[in-house]
Amino acid sequence: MSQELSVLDDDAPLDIRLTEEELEATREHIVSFIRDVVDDANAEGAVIGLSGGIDSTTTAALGVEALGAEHVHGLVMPSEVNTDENMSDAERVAEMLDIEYDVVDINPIAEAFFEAYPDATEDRMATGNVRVRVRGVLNYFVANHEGKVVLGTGNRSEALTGYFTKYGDQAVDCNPIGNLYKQQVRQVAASLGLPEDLVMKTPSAEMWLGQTDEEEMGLGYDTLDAILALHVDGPLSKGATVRELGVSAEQVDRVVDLCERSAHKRRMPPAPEPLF
Ligand SMILES: Nc1ncnc2c1ncn2[C@@H]1O[C@H](COP(=O)(O)OP(=O)(O)OC[C@H]2O[C@@H]([n+]3cccc(C(=O)O)c3)[C@H](O)[C@@H]2O)[C@@H](O)[C@H]1O
Ligand SMILES: Nc1ncnc2c1ncn2[C@@H]1O[C@H](COP(=O)(O)OP(=O)(O)OP(=O)(O)O)[C@@H](O)[C@H]1O
Ligand SMILES: [Mg+2]
Repeated sequence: MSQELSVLDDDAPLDIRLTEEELEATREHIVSFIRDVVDDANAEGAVIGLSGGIDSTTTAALGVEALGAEHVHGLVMPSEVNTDENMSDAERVAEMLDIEYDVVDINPIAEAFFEAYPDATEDRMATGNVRVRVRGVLNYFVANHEGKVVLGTGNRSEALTGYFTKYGDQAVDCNPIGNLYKQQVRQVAASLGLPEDLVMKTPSAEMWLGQTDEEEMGLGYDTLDAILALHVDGPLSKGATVRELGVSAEQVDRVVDLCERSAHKRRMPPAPEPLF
């Protein structure tokens, strides 16, 4: 599994890598998108959860460019399964961007859920999702109080594969980087001059200790993004994708399966057709 998520990997399929001109246009497009969302909502600015990961770091930096540092409020929300390194990176980002931020320990809140329903406390997915949803509640607590919107940090690779918690980190008002594949997020981050250690950090949802996206999904982001871009979003057949990328048919099937199984997360909750 590739941990070499190089931003400027010469082997990456050309379809995914943005040119310098495209990067500049993408940044401007996202900045103006954030401004429009905040203006349309008549909001005072934006709230964002800061994890020390590249998605929130990039989104926060673009938010500051769009709104000014004084209109962006960061929330760093550690729990027992977050590393100190990531949480101090999150604070470093807030300080680097010069935005207001609070550190809110979510352990007692999550514990209240676990005590209320002890049967599920050994289930790392269910408990991890509780922590993710608690963060969503806190984001909206602050957004309601300050007349702000919640900036989401979801990217296209996560959205298509359903790699997010339903009504957890998905519970946001907009996703500024939502149409960028993960590798493109890295490119945008690098082009913004964000610190290299953050740009190249191994992605993790931090739902349990030691979790990494790539291990859980069973695919590296370089492979995942290429299959998404060429096959799921793109015109290539499964066979052509296998030949073009040198991946296995099983890898393509795995990606398609992730996308299909998560369709329910990308839809409004369905209701039966009205009878009358
Ligand atoms: N076909 C269907 N139609 C309608 N609803 C359906 C459904 N199948 C499941 N569901 C519902 O969806 C629930 C499962 O979805 P969900 O609660 O999201 O849970 P689930 O998809 O099982 O887990 C979340 C996944 O997202 C990853 N994640 C989460 C948060 C952040 C990040 C990150 O990258 O930072 C990644 C996490 O590592 C894990 O792989 C089920 O309990 C059920 O309620
Ligand atoms: N401990 C945390 N404190 C505050 N916000 C968090 C925390 N953990 C996750 N989040 C929020 O949930 C979002 C989703 O997490 P995700 O891991 O997908 O993104 P990331 O950490 O920014 O980047 P990466 O995917 O590379 O780890 C984060 O971008 C952030 O907004
Ligand atoms: Mg993360």
